[in-house]
Amino acid sequence: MQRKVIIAGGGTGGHIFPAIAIANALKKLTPNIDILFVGATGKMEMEKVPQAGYPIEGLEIAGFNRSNIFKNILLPFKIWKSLRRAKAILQSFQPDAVVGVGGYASFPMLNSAQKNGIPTLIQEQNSFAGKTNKILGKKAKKICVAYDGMDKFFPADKLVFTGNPVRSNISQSAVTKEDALQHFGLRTDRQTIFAVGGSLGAKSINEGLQPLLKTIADKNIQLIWQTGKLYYETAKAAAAPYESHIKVYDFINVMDFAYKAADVVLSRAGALAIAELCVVKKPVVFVPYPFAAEDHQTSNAMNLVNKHAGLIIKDDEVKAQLGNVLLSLLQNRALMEQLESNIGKLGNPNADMVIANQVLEII
Ligand SMILES: CC(=O)N[C@H]1[C@@H](OP(=O)(O)OP(=O)(O)OC[C@H]2O[C@@H](n3ccc(=O)[nH]c3=O)[C@H](O)[C@@H]2O)O[C@H](CO)[C@@H](O)[C@@H]1O
Repeated sequence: MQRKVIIAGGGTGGHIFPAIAIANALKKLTPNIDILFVGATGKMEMEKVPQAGYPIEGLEIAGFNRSNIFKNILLPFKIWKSLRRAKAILQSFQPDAVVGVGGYASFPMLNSAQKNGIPTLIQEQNSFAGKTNKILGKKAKKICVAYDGMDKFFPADKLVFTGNPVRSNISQSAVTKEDALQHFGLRTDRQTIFAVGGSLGAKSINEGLQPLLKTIADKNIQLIWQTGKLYYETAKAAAAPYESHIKVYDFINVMDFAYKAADVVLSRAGALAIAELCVVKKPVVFVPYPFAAEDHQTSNAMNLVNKHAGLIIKDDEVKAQLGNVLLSLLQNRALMEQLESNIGKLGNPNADMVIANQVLEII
């Protein structure tokens, strides 16, 4: 019997890539499964999901705009329209289950599925659950989580601790460090930093790195610098004099290569970034985004820092501290090894398969 599953949500990489990891694991378990993604028109999933080989439907939905409340005039209409569209998708695709990964499209899809008696599962990436997931959690069959204490947000009997799902091309990457460095046009006889500001790039990391470029190149260190779209042109121009040492990207499609190439990673502390770094076992300096809901990136990072599994620089201290912290870490082999060994104990490399099994169980 062919099974059909809808995976709904997106908005940023932290929702999209776990969704793709779950889809790949479902395919591994039941190769003839039919999977449809549902995202929000104009958002990153509309590009990344087809790149991963899955079909996606877009709902015209947006979140509440806090900075300009007049932009919310059409919101009730958009919600109504997307709920209607979600119902139509359910009727035509006839899924056996609907998985919500958070982000705009999750609510209309899971809400419609729950009203129509179709089993739903939520994958919550963060240690803090937003309003919509809390509402959806009441009627979901299962809620897969990655942090302790999630019974504050969800009914305890539905919780399954799985960890966050890391794409298997990262968790099972066979690429060598040499090949990875070569891919980026870098050399094997120099130390390499990989700087990544989450799926959208990070202003403070970018502005902290820019004045350090000359020092990095002078010290014969290499940098793979993921900037996000907004800072890309500025970074590209700033790095132009050092192009043999510094490679700039707005987005990296081969994260397994970037992780493998790195001796040290400089990263935001989004939940998926953390899950991946634990699996690839790298010494990391975290710069949590301080304005994420309930400052959850700082709690994510501190959870590791308290276990000596990572270093942290506060967002507003990046300019003052970044050079010092990065360069002294690269010179301190003992600390690099300690961080690497401690972060490696925290990974859940099979979370994708565990969650996929949970999805099949609710069908
Ligand atoms: C500002 C904000 O609110 N960010 C949230 C968002 O982060 P964000 O979308 O940045 O998500 P994460 O850092 O958790 O994950 C980023 C994902 O994008 C991938 N990637 C990233 C950069 C790149 O160039 N290429 C690439 O493939 C990573 O491999 C990873 O799979 O969702 C996370 C998970 O819900 C939350 O914990 C974060 O707090």
